[in-house]
Amino acid sequence: MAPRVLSSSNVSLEGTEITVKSPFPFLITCYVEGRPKPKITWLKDGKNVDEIIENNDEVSLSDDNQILDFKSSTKKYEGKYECNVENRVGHIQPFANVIIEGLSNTNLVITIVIFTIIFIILFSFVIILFNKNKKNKNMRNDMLQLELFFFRRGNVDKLNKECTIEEQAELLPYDNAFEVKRENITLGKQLGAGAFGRVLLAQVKDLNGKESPTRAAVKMCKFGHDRAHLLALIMELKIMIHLGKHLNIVNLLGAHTSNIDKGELWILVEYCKYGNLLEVHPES
Ligand SMILES: Nc1ncnc2c1ncn2[C@@H]1O[C@H](COP(=O)(O)OP(=O)(O)OP(=O)(O)O)[C@@H](O)[C@H]1O
Repeated sequence: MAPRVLSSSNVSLEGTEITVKSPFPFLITCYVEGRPKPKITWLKDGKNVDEIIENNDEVSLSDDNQILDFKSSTKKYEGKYECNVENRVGHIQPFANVIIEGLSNTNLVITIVIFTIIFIILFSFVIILFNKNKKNKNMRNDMLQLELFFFRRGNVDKLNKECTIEEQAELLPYDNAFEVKRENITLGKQLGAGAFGRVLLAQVKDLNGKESPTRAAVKMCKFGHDRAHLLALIMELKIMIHLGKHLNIVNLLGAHTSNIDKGELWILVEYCKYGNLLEVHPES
């Protein structure tokens, strides 16, 4: 059977026109049938297409040379492409004229202007966001520094006699005599947890000059706590320091505050082996 070009091709015996917008990819297809199976070779403007394909990643042949594949389109690919199809019985030469259209100058200018405007808007937006974040962060840092400054020194001049100590506990100073080094504290199991804190059993070395370790309950903020929780714990510590020791209360033994700027504050109190009083005497 003589070779015949199938209608799914975009070449034809009378010739077709293929218009492509640069730089988009395109295909020239020459699907054929015939027996024996026809052999296909391509010509561009009368010259073997192998000259274009050689050392060129942009152009390739596939599907038994039925497809001529261009990964991008530039003016140099414009021209007449003939698909030379032959077997023992016959020979045909369908073809296509490829026209590559570039972006017009006006279109190009409009595209550049639009992209520039979008870029300027996005860039300004990013700068505004960045400055706002930086300002907030600086403000937060300044606040934290101020709070830490007053954590140690307090601000007793500002104490108001009309208010209770609980209402202005943040103005009380921290007493460094309560400071316990981190390496002297060995944490154990969790004893319980409150609304924002948790309490762990611990062994504390060198507490008040004692040689044997002291059992203590260590109160600290829960994981993922925020500044308000830390401030509440600071208030609790300052009130305990202010109250001093008493036989009928769970006394403060010490505190680990050297990492407070990283949000770590541990309050060491006497360990109560029967736990929460409310659970022992619910009626109280
Ligand atoms: N000194 C302690 N000895 C033994 N267990 C303790 C001690 N302190 C606290 N616990 C245990 O840890 C739990 C939580 O203690 P925490 O002081 O945080 O509780 P809370 O005061 O009830 O809570 P909140 O912080 O919400 O006021 C208690 O219910 C108790 O079981």
